[in-house]
Amino acid sequence: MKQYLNLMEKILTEGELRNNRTGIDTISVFGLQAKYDLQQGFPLVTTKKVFFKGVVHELLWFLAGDTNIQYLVKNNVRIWNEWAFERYKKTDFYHGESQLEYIEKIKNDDQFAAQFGDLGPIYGHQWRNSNGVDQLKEVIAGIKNNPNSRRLIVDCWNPQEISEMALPPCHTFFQFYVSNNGQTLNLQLYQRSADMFLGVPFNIASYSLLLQLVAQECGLEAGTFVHTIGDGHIYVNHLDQVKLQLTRPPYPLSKITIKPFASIFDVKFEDIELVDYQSHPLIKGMVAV
Ligand SMILES: Nc1nc(=O)c2c([nH]1)NC[C@@H]1CN(c3ccc(C(=O)N[C@@H](CCC(=O)O)C(=O)O)cc3)CN21
Ligand SMILES: O=c1ccn([C@H]2C[C@H](O)[C@@H](COP(=O)(O)O)O2)c(=O)[nH]1
Repeated sequence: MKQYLNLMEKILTEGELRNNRTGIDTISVFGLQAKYDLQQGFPLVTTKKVFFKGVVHELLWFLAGDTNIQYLVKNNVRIWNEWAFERYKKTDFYHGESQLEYIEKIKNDDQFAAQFGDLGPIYGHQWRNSNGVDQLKEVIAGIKNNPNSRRLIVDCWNPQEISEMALPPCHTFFQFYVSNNGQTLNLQLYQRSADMFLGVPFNIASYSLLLQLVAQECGLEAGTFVHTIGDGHIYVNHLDQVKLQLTRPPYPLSKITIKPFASIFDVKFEDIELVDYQSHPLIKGMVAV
């Protein structure tokens, strides 16, 4: 996982201090790339403990086309809570409840969740129903039937719907590429904005898992995940955490096993197993909203 640490090192040395809409400044570099060869192991960051259960639940939630936080909340994944709550606060129904009270209601009251738990047409919606197009299903059919295609793309940047989304997509656009005489599947992501300390370990794991899932469905081996980043940044309130991480030697990589399945849309949480994950302890950090 040197690649990930190298990007953070580069931002610390070359980055420019900038302000942004969150009110917490960042140190930022424009244009970064890292490549992770999945044959070398699963690139789950080892220099801090990553909440892998959250990665899996979030990915299954995207794959299901779901955009309502109720599924995540019921599975104790809190990473989208702030954005759903911010949205709820803007409605006429908000009467000063705390975020905790709001989340309890999402968990226990299906009708309330249906009405106020949605994040708008974010990832799950764009992947599975972009104005009626199931982009993911089509791209998988493309990999199987036309592996040399240069159009194996899923695009979440839907300009007409961005104003309805709780947050415009950060991992915005991805492309598959079949190499090695039709044997190996590769994936490249374009991420327009990347919170290197909190978001990126999730994003690397999520897209590497997606690559492994799609490869397995297509009978291919998972090759390289290419992570291309626009604005790669470290929030100034994460600087101590990042410096601590950079002092820690990475451990050998983990592996993922996935029970046999016919379609990635049938895969369940229990089917995915993380094997031999060894990591340094968790490092906490506040998320900028
Ligand atoms: N500023 C910012 N950074 C992000 O990474 C981010 C956003 N905003 N907005 C949308 C989503 C939500 N994401 C998040 C939000 C929170 C955590 C987070 O707090 N992670 C902690 C604890 C996870 C837990 O155990 O619940 C971590 O240590 O990784 C991670 C990703 C990624 N995205
Ligand atoms: O998957 C994700 C989602 C979000 N982020 C980060 C990147 C930025 O720090 C914020 C989004 O703010 P914008 O002003 O919309 O760029 O969230 C991430 O790293 N990964």
